[in-house]
Amino acid sequence: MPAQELTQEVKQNLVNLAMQAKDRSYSPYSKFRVGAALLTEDGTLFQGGNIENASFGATVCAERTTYCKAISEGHTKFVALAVSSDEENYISPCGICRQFISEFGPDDLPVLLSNTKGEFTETTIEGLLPFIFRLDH
Ligand SMILES: O=c1ccn([C@H]2C[C@H](O)[C@@H](CO)O2)c(=O)[nH]1
Ligand SMILES: [Zn+2]
Repeated sequence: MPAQELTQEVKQNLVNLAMQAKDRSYSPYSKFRVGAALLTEDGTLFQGGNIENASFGATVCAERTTYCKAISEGHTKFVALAVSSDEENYISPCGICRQFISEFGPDDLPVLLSNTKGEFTETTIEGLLPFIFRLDH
């Protein structure tokens, strides 16, 4: 699915999937559930939640869970990412996730930041992480 086919309907569906992915968050420590959904170029959709650990630093964010699922299943071309939490306001990926996501590109990957109502604001990975540091740079 080329990026230009990223209609409002496709975006809203991705946001809804990110909201749904919170249900599988494992976050007994922070009780801060995060869900992400990722659309790949061939139209495959991946979902993931944050996975916490008693050793807090071992925690994996929802975004990286989702990317690891996709990449380990052979998908490396991405069209859009949505992120959702239980916060009233939009949340956006942490610094580690911004770096992790930017590895795969594209620089203008749409990142949809949603609130609990399913409303979202849109940015890009380059907007979240200017001057991306990557292998091909
Ligand atoms: O964009 C974000 C921000 C935070 N978290 C997770 C990490 C931790 O489990 C919890 C609180 O920071 O939320 C994510 O999954 N994604
Ligand atoms: Zn993160």
